[in-house]
Amino acid sequence: MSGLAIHQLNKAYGPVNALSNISLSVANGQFVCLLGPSGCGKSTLLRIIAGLEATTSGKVLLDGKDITEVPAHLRDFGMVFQSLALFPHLTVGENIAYPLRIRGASKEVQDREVQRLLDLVHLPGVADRAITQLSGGQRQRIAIARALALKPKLFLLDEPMSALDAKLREAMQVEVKRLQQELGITTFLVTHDQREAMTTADLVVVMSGGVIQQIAPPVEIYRSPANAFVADFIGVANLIEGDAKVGGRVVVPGGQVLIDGVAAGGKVNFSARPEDLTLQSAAGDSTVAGTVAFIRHLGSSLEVNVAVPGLAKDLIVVMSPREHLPFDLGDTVHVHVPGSACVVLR
Ligand SMILES: Nc1ncnc2c1ncn2[C@@H]1O[C@H](COP(=O)(O)OP(=O)(O)OP(=O)(O)O)[C@@H](O)[C@H]1O
Repeated sequence: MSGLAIHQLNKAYGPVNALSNISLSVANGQFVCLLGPSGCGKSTLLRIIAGLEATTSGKVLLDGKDITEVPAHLRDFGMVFQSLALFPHLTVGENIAYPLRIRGASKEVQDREVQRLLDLVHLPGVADRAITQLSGGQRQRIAIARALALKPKLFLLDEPMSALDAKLREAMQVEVKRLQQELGITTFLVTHDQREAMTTADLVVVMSGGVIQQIAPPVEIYRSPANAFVADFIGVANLIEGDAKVGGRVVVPGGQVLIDGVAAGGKVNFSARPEDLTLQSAAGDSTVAGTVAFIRHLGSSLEVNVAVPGLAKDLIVVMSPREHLPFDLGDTVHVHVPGSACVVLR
């Protein structure tokens, strides 16, 4: 198969299992985000792909060839880390040309490639500047240009945008995605920022505790989370537990929710996104009663917390800011939870 495949990979640091039984397969040209909370093992996985870290067991294959034991400098992958690791005593051009120079490229080839790469990252004409004369975002682009100088087969990024302010970070996310699409280069980006993953990825690998929780395109991760961890980690989720009765009736604190296909008997856990819920003044077929606990006007949306006795967390309902809200703090409301919006969790 062409692309990168990982088979049953494990990594232990002494007693710590940083990665457990990781398997995934990525076709060439895809943008993959390794996403998860701090300590979930995403950097360790990226470093193993890069060849900077040995595995405890398992295999890494590139285009069907076992590269598990191939050292990093022979893998020819382009890498950008949070620190960027630019050489402060070299000019921008010298930084970008560095990997070409140590491989013996002529001055002419180096100069031509520096121009091409600076054009690619939209920074023409800065080759002679000192690194210290660039802004954070510009340095980012230079680190990316340098990583792409050897036309690598894999482009590996470990939280390179996390030090930037929110606006610049969003601009760079779009930029990196654009560049990746233009070059068609297989890319792995480590991030703990779910927005970043949603913006850039073709495929999101959600990790927790050294284990892959779900691998899917962003929309699927959001709409069909595999379990409660994914539902809660990606976006805002209302997580509800109830008792399943006949006819798909799930009795929950404050009411009931009708979910097609739920078998009667036992507990059922499900999640529903805030934008799929609505508020009404009377109880209905699939509603939960509570009181308005908090109202937030967020500019582009209106968010209402509804406290439901028996539920550990408020239900959150998000609506358009243009909608009139006929309720006030403390009012009794009925939250309509459509069964079609509920994802039953394992
Ligand atoms: N060199 C090491 N020696 C011992 N333990 C390590 C080492 N590197 C990582 N770990 C441990 O392995 C686990 C995974 O670490 P890793 O850096 O991969 O997580 P991460 O998801 O990238 O976290 P962060 O977002 O905080 O960087 C953690 O428990 C960490 O403490």
